[in-house]
Amino acid sequence: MAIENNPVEVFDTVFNRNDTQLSSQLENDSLEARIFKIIVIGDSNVGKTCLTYRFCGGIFLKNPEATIGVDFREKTLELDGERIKLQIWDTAGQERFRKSMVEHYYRNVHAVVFVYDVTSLTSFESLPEWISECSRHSVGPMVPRILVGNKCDLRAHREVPTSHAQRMADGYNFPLFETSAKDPAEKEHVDSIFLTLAYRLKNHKPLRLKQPSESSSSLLWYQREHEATGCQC
Ligand SMILES: Nc1nc2c(ncn2[C@@H]2O[C@H](COP(=O)(O)OP(=O)(O)OP(=O)(O)O)[C@@H](O)[C@H]2O)c(=O)[nH]1
Ligand SMILES: [Mg+2]
Repeated sequence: MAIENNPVEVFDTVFNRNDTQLSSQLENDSLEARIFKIIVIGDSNVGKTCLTYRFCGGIFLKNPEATIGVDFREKTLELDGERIKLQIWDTAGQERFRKSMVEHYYRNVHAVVFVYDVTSLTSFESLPEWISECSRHSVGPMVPRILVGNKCDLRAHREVPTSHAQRMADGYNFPLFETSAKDPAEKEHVDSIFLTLAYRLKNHKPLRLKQPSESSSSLLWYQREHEATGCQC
């Protein structure tokens, strides 16, 4: 589901949606909501796709392929009686799959999630480079950033102690979360990571979602994936 493909074609092929289902979804989504763009960044293989899939689809995605360009996921939340739509950009960790997309990742972003793998010291040591790439792209200091250590279920293989990660997080003044996209017992914790961000973003300047135009294929893409992942939102 890479952006290099035509998103409409991809979803027609993969999920075989029909026009009636789609137009009813579009009607539902014509209700106004505040929408926020969250990008998920980090080395390849740390579990960005699995984490975002766990949050938006509620399940652990088995055998994910390396992300090419970006995959979009979406979840709508009701916070204090208000609709908040999180548009999550699951970015590619491999340089060759991301280089043409980097500018798009950071444009108008509302929050950034930096992911490392607790069983990979290398992925942890890459974080400063990801963090500085983000700053180089003019992401302002008021844009919330968080660190997420994934794959905590692999206890015997841990290479990054919590204390080291906490020290780095404190150095940047970012919140730190450790979790597992795979462990079903961690599902609520994964949700809470994104909920924490959503609550912080709630007070930010709103970007209103109105009835999407026919040509808004990327928005259509979000909506179709939203349906396909079975989000209850
Ligand atoms: N044990 C365990 N494996 C995980 C977890 N999350 C992801 N994985 C595995 O890690 C591998 C990479 O996961 P992805 O989600 O594709 O990683 P990614 O960061 O999206 O990688 P790129 O798309 O290449 O940037 C896959 O084999 C997943 O099954 C986790 O929490 N625990
Ligand atoms: Mg991926």
